[in-house]
Amino acid sequence: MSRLRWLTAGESHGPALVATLEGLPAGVPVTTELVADHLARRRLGYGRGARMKFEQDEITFLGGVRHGLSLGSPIAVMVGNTEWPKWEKVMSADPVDPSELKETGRNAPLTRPRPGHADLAGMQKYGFDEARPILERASARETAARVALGAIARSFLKETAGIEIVSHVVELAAAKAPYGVYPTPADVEKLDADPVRCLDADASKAMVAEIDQAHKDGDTLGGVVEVLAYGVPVGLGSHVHWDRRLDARLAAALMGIQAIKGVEVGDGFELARVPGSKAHDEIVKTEDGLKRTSGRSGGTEGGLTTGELLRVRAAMKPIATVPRALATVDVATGEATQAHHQRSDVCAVPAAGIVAEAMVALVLADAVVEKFGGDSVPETRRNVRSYLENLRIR
Ligand SMILES: Cc1cc2nc3c(=O)[nH]c(=O)nc-3n(C[C@H](O)[C@H](O)[C@H](O)COP(=O)(O)O)c2cc1C
Ligand SMILES: C=C(O[C@@H]1CC(C(=O)O)=C[C@@H](OP(=O)(O)O)[C@H]1O)C(=O)O
Repeated sequence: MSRLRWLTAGESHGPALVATLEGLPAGVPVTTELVADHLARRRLGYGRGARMKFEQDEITFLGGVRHGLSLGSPIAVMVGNTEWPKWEKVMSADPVDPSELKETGRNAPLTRPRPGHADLAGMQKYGFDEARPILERASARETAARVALGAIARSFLKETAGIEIVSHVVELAAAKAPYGVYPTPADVEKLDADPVRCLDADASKAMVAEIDQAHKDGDTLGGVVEVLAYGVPVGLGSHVHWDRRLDARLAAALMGIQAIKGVEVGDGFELARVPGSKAHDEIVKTEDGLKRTSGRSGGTEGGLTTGELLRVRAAMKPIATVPRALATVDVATGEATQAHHQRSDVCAVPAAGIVAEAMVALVLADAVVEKFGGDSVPETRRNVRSYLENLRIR
């Protein structure tokens, strides 16, 4: 079962996020630059709010890495919030004098919960009279910590099994990329240069136009991202129990991203609409071994990877903080009112794609450690090679 363990902590406007990763073999190339590159990719995307422009992600390794390589011990990485000085009093861990809090101008109780965010249900569950203590952790700021860990996981995957992960935006509100066009690792630079991380130029323009219109209308948007993993060996995950199934693990990991409301593996829901003769991937013998004539399954059957291209999609709902604010109730007065709004992203689908890459990387890294073991990169790599060379049916 699960061999890699990971956790994140930290609030959106706290001093920092921290993330730990335990169970990673030694010898994985890990540098501040590697993590910074992926965090920078997460900040990209047309439609993000003001905070993305002025905030930096400050990375500090606190353990588990030496001279650019993992040590096999738990990795701890900190991502500093450069917004912290403005929030030092409001988010202070220690008690603060109420007069000092007032001076910040940032401590007005948030008693008008936003529909679609965790505000109301969180306040009810945890017994708070206002939303600040809830929204601070519900915020997708936390995804910076996951992307930091994802950067490490993908380095491990590449070194040991040659697995590479790519994502792209396939739908943004009503704008859609042509179906069935799959970017490869060679397209990543081009994708990252596109304002919405969409490979198709016309679809990208239509997506940007959707965001411009929503911005004008004081509205927000969601969309669909697709993640592809190249070079995944056959046999990760298992058919033997529900929580060993790789498709289930991927779905849980993707659904665990803020605002993701639907996950599809391969052709997903579309498979329910066609007969079996058009739903499965037929098996043929080629010079390179047994292959499939199509990729509808998304590279898993029975909870196991098939060795074909792994393909999953995640649907993100529109941003909850709608500028043309939605109806709510002020929980302090009981009066009908509009939800609180200060600033917000109009659309964060391109960023969600980078987060989805990180989640897929963590799930695959866990599955690789589980299947192949090893305490160092050379050992895991040897185990992967030996397994593939000794497959009885190929
Ligand atoms: C990358 C990213 C950025 C987000 N930015 C915002 C934002 O600026 N404002 C907002 O209200 N929600 C934003 N969200 C969505 C909220 O975090 C999300 O609606 C909230 O956690 C509730 O989602 P849930 O219903 O899935 O739990 C963002 C989500 C992601 C993945
Ligand atoms: C800070 C990030 O995303 C934040 C996610 C988020 C939310 O409600 O999820 C709300 C916004 O924060 P604020 O309310 O402070 O403007 C986003 O900027 C980030 O991704 O690094």
